[in-house]
Amino acid sequence: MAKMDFAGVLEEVVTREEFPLSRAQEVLKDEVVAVLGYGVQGPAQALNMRDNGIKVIVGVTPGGRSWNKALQDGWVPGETLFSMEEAAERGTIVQYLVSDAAQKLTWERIRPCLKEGDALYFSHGFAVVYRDQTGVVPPPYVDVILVAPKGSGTSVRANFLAGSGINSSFAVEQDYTGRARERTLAVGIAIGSGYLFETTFQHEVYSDLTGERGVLMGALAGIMEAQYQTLRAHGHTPSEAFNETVEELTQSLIRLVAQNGMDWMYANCSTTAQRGALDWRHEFRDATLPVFERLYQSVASGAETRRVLEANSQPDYKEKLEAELREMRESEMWRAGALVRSLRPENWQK
Ligand SMILES: NC(=O)c1ccc[n+]([C@@H]2O[C@H](COP(=O)([O-])OP(=O)(O)OC[C@H]3O[C@@H](n4cnc5c(N)ncnc54)[C@H](O)[C@@H]3O)[C@@H](O)[C@H]2O)c1
Ligand SMILES: CC(C)(O)[C@@H](O)C(=O)O
Ligand SMILES: [Mg+2]
Ligand SMILES: [Mg+2]
Repeated sequence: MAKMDFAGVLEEVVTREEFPLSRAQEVLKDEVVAVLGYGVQGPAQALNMRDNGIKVIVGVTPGGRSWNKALQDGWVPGETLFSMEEAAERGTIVQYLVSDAAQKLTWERIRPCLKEGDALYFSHGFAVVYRDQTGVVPPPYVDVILVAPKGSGTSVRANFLAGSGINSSFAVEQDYTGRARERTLAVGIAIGSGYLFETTFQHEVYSDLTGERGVLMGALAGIMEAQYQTLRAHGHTPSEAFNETVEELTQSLIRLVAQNGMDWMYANCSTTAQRGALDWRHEFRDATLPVFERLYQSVASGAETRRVLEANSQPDYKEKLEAELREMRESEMWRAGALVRSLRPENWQK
């Protein structure tokens, strides 16, 4: 592992240079990777590994939506596509990529399929860390490993196809075979990670639940809504409010942040903007700091997990989530956004 200095903190990271795909293929040459679940992460990881020459099979409920999606992606029933139990029996590395709530619901069916020396793989620390709530207690005779891509599965696949990658964290919770670490790194590279950084199951789940409820999704949507509402309340048009809140961010400024950091984005805006943003940044940080602290406590106490398990274990959880997304989509702000997107030169009159 390469030791790197992240702004004064030394961290070990694994790059593709020191753990090339050829090494991953060698480590995995006698393994069958069974991907259970074919929602968002399942297809991305399964297809990337298949394209990288790894033996992969998929396990989902026969005849269901995920089964049909897997068929469309070229998985063949009886050869590379099975029920979850049969795939788990056949696999030597079992990737548990059903939803976190479904990991609780299906665990008693999957546990007996694990054989001595198998690796049980997660892309989230959720099931294992909150085992008191999920009941997912892996048997002592398997490796328990994690690779968690820090991005949507949609990007894991898209970046792979574009020759890029999404960074992932990795962790070993239980090393039965003595090979847990190399298996983890091999799968991490095989699914197309950019670089891999080490974590623990607990740090992964605490940071991930905080990040997605915070800046990445929850805070992002919330702060955008607040600014949009403020502008609208003061008589600005939907076009102006949306452009000034979302479109400029996604089409211009966040791209500059991605390229070269926050100060670079600031430096490429007017000195007027810089002066104001440098002042107001502190106020926004201080206003939200207590909210982030409360969020972290809610994650650490298991309250967020309880909420997820209760809501997403109901038979109609998908319809309920979709209803809330529809409400968001049909709000004035995001309806205005749809029109603004359609007016982008590349979308215009398509
Ligand atoms: N979505 C992402 O991009 C992403 C990113 C990083 C990590 N993860 C983690 O990866 C894992 C999979 O997440 P996902 O978002 O791909 O899941 P998902 O919600 O897309 O569901 C995946 C699969 O679970 C199946 N499933 C749902 N309920 C089931 C049940 N009761 N019985 C059997 N199968 C059931 C679905 O049919 C689907 O095939 C989770 O641990 C998640 O936290 C996801
Ligand atoms: C893509 C995310 C938000 O990073 C992931 O954590 C998830 O749960 O989907
Ligand atoms: Mg997550
Ligand atoms: Mg995440």
